[in-house]
Amino acid sequence: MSTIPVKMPNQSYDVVIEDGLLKTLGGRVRQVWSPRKVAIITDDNVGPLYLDQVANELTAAGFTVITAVIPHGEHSKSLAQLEDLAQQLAEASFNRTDSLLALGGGVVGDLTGLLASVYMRGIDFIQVPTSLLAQVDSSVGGKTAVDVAQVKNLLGTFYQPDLVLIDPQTLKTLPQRDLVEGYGEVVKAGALVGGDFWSLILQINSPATILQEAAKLIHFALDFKVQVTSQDEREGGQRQLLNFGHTIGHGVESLANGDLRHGEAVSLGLIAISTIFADQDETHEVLEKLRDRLAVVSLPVTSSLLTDDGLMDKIKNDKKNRHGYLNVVYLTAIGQPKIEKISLADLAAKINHADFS
Ligand SMILES: NC(=O)c1ccc[n+]([C@@H]2O[C@H](COP(=O)([O-])OP(=O)(O)OC[C@H]3O[C@@H](n4cnc5c(N)ncnc54)[C@H](O)[C@@H]3O)[C@@H](O)[C@H]2O)c1
Ligand SMILES: O=C(O)C(=O)C[C@@H](O)[C@H](O)[C@H](O)COP(=O)(O)O
Ligand SMILES: [Zn+2]
Repeated sequence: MSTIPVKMPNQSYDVVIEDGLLKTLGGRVRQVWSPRKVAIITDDNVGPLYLDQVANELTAAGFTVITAVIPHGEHSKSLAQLEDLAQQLAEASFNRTDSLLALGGGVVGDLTGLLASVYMRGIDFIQVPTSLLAQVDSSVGGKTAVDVAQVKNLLGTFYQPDLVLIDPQTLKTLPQRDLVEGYGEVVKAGALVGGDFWSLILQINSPATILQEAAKLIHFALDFKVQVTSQDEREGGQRQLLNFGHTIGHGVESLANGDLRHGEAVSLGLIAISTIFADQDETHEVLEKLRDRLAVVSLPVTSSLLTDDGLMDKIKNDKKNRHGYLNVVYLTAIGQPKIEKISLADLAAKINHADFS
C-alpha cells in the first residue's frame, strides 16, 4: 500500500494505491467523509463488475447510496449526459452536503468531476479509477470536462477530488485495447521524466508486461503528475508539459469521432509533434525511441488522419489557442522537454511538410 499526499493551494487530498483496495473502500471513504448520501456514477462495462461491491462497502460504512450507470465511451462526455445525471441527483433530493463517487475510466471521472463542480455550485467527490489511463493520469490533478461541438474538453473546470482510491487489481478485467491505450499516456509521462521511469518503459514489450508492471508505472506516473499539478494547478506553466502529444492528438481524436481511444490519439500526437521537431540528430533519436516504445505494444504510430484536410480546423479549436499561437511540447532528449510557442500558420506548414508515413 502506498499513499501519495497531494497539496493543492486550496485543498489537500490523498492518492491511495493498493491491490485489493475495493474490499476496504468503505472505511477509506469514511476517513474523509461523514455519513451522507453518495451517488456512485459508473458506466455499463464497469458497473456489472464492481458496482455492487462498492455500493455494499459504502452502505456498510454508513452511507446512503444511489447509483447511476451511463453508456460507456467518449460520447458520454456530453452536456446531455451531464444534465441527465443532474436530473437524477435532483430527483434523489441531493443537496450540498451529499457527494459523488466516480467508479470507472477517464470518461466517468471527467464527467463526474464536472458534475460535482457545478451541481449546486459544488459538492464533494471521490475518484475510484478503474482503467489504466485513469489510474496513471485522469483521476489526479482536477481537470474535469465534457466535449461540445466535437471539441475535446471544451467545457470543464479545475476541481479537485477529496480522495483518489486506486486498486490496480481492477486492471485485470480491462480489455486489452483499453489497457494499451492507457499505456499511451504512460509513455508520454515517462518520456517527459526520463531516468528510472523511462528505464522501466524500456522493459515493457507487450500488454502482459504492462499489466505485470502496472503498479510501478502508476507510481512513477502519479508522482510526476502530482508534483506538476500541485505547483501549477491552472496550467500557467509547467502543467503544459502534460499536454505533450495532445495538440495534434486531440485533433485526430476529434476527427476519428469515437474510432480512436484517447491514448491511441495521444500516441499519434506524440509521434506527429516529435516528427515535426526532428530537425537534429538528438531530436531524430527521440522520435525513434518513442516510435519504438509505442509500436512495441501496437499503439498506432501512423494514420491517414495526420494528413487529413480537416486536422488544422480541429487544432484551431484547441482551448490553448491564444491569438493564433499555441504552446507545444517536444523533447530535445528523453527527460528533456521544451515548451515552444508556435503560430497556427507555422504549425500548419510543418504538418503539411512532414512525412508521417
Ligand atoms: N482529466 C484528466 O486529466 C484526463 C487525463 C487523461 C485523459 N482524460 C480523458 O479520459 C478519457 C479516457 O479515459 P479512459 O481511457 O479510461 O476511457 P474510458 O473511461 O472510456 O474507459 C475505457 C473503457 O474501459 C472500460 N473499463 C474501465 N475500467 C474497466 C475495468 N476495470 N474492467 C473492464 N472495463 C473497464 C470502460 O467501460 C470503457 O469502455 C478521455 O475522455 C480523455 O480525454 C482526462
Ligand atoms: O492533466 C493535464 O493537465 C493534462 O493535460 C493531462 C492530459 O493527459 C489530459 O488528456 C487532459 O484532459 C488534457 O487536457 P486539455 O486541457 O488539453 O483538454
Ligand atoms: Zn491525455
